[in-house]
Amino acid sequence: MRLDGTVRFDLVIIGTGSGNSLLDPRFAGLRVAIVERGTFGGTCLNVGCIPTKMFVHTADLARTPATSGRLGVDETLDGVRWPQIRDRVFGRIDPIAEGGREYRTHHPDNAHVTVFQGTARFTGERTLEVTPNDGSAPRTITAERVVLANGGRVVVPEISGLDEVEYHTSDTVMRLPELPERMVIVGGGFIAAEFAHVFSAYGVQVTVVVRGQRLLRKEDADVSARFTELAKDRWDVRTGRTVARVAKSGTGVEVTLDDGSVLDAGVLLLATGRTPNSDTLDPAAGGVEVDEQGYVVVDEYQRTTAEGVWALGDVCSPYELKHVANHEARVVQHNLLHPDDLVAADHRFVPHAVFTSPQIAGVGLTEAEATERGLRFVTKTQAYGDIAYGWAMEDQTGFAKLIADPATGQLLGAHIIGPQAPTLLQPIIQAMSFGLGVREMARGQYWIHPAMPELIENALLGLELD
Ligand SMILES: Cc1cc2nc3c(=O)[nH]c(=O)nc-3n(C[C@H](O)[C@H](O)[C@H](O)COP(=O)(O)OP(=O)(O)OC[C@H]3O[C@@H](n4cnc5c(N)ncnc54)[C@H](O)[C@@H]3O)c2cc1C
Ligand SMILES: NC(=O)c1ccc[n+]([C@@H]2O[C@H](COP(=O)([O-])OP(=O)(O)OC[C@H]3O[C@@H](n4cnc5c(N)ncnc54)[C@H](O)[C@@H]3O)[C@@H](O)[C@H]2O)c1
Repeated sequence: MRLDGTVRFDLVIIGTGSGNSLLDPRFAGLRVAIVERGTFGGTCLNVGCIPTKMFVHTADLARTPATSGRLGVDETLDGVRWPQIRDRVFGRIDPIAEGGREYRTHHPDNAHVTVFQGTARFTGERTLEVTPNDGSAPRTITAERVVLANGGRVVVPEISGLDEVEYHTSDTVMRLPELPERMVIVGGGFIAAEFAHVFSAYGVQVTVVVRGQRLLRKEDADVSARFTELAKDRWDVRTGRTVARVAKSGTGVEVTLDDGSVLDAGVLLLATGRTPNSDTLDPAAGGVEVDEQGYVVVDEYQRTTAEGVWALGDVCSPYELKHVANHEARVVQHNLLHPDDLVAADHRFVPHAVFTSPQIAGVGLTEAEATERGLRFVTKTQAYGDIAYGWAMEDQTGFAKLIADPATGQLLGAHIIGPQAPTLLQPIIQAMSFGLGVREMARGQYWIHPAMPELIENALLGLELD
C-alpha cells in the first residue's frame, strides 16, 4: 500500500463473467485484484445463456403434445409446475455463483487474489476507484495491467407511464413468483424470441410487439421471414407497432399501442437490447477510447487505447455472445502471459443461435450482405422435408440455406431454421474456419444415413459451383 492509501496490484480484472476465467495457476506469482459489483459469475451464468437454455429445454418438452398429434401420437400436457422448474434452475445456478465467489475470496489457491465487491471506475492511468457495495469508504487501486471484462446491461426504453408500473426484463422474468395468464413482450430480437417460446409453451398467452415488419430482422431475410410467419401462427404478433403508454391495471399492466389498441399484460417483458457497461468505468479518465455505441475500442490483440489496459466480451464486442467473450478471454489470457508473443482474436466466422422454436443458427454472410459487398455467389436452400430424417419428423417449415463462392468453392455463409439448427451448423463453422471447400466437405467424408446432417450434405451438393 502507498502512503496515500492506494493499493498496488500487478493485475486488476473488472467483472467476473468471462473475466473470472482468466486466472489459472500461471498467474499465481502475480498480485491480482478482481472487482465485481453484481453477482459473481456475470450475465451468462446468472441471467443469460445458462438459465434461459434450462427453461428452453423444459419448454421444448412442454410443447411436444402440440405437435405430436399430426404424426399420429396423441399426447396431453398435464401441467407445468413453474415453481419447481424455476427453483430447480436457480437451485443449481445460485450455488455455482456463490461457490465461485467463495473460491476466489477464501480458497488457498487464491491467496494472491483480492476480491472487491463494488464498482470500479478510472481516476487516472491504470488507477481505479472502487466504491464498495457495502457503503464503506471508496478504495483506490492501481496495477501494471488492467482487464476490462465488465460486460453490458439491459436497455429499458422510454415509455410513458413505465415508472408507475411493474415491468420485467431478462434479469428478473425468470424468477417470477407465478406464471401470468398473459404476457406482452416488447422487442423482436433474441431475447423476445426465446422467452416467447418458453412462456407460451408453459401456457401463457403471449403477445409480441415489434417495431419492424419482421422478427429477428438481423437474420438472413428468408430465415427472418419464415420465423415471423411461424411466430404469427403461434403468438399474437403485432408488427410495425410501438408502445404508446402503459398503466397499472387490475391484472397487471395495461399496454396501449400506437394504433390505439389496448393489451392486457399480466406481465410486461421489455426485450429491447443491451448496452455496454463502459460508461460505469469513466473510461476517458483512464485514457480508454469508446466508440459511438459505447463499446470499448480494442485492436486485434484485445488491447484498448490505454497502455496496459485490455478488454474482452460484451464491453468491447458488439457480438454480445458468450462464445465470443470466451474466445476473447483466451486471447487476453495468452497475451497477458506472453507479452512478446501476442495472438490476435479471430472474428472471421462468428456463429450465433437463437434457442426459440424452431431453432435458428447462422454463420458468415447473409444473402443481403453478400449482395451489398458486390460478391459473386450461389445459394442453395435445402428443406428438412426433403431429407430422410425430415420425412420422419414430417417437417414442413425448416430449411438450411448455404451461400458459396462458385469460383473458389468456399462457403460464405449458412443459415438454418429448424430442429437442432445450432448442432447442424457446427460442421459448417468448422469447414469455414479451416477453409474446407464445398466439394471436399460434401464428398470427402461419410454422412450418416439417415441422420439429420444429411440436410447439410444435400445443401452442399446442390450448390452450383463453376
Ligand atoms: C437472457 C440472455 C440470454 C443469453 N443467451 C445467450 C446464449 O444462449 N448464447 C450466447 O452465446 N450468449 C448469450 N447471451 C449473451 C451472453 O450472456 C453474454 O455475451 C456474456 O455473458 C458476456 O460476458 P462478459 O464476460 O462480457 O460480461 P458479463 O458476464 O456481463 O460480466 C460482466 C460483469 O461485470 C460487472 N460489472 C459491470 N460494470 C462494473 C464495474 N464498473 N465495476 C465492477 N464490476 C462491474 C457486472 O456486474 C458483471 O457481473 C445471453 C444474454 C442474455 C441477457
Ligand atoms: N441465444 C443467444 O445467443 C442469445 C439469447 C439472448 C440474448 N442474447 C444476446 O443478448 C443481446 C440482447 O438481446 P435482445 O433480444 O434484447 O436484443 P436484440 O438486439 O436482439 O433485439 C432488440 C429488439 O428490440 C427492438 N427495440 C430496440 N429498441 C426498441 C424500442 N425503444 N422500442 C421497441 N423496440 C425496440 C429492436 O428492434 C429489436 O427487435 C443480443 O444482442 C444477443 O447477442 C443472445
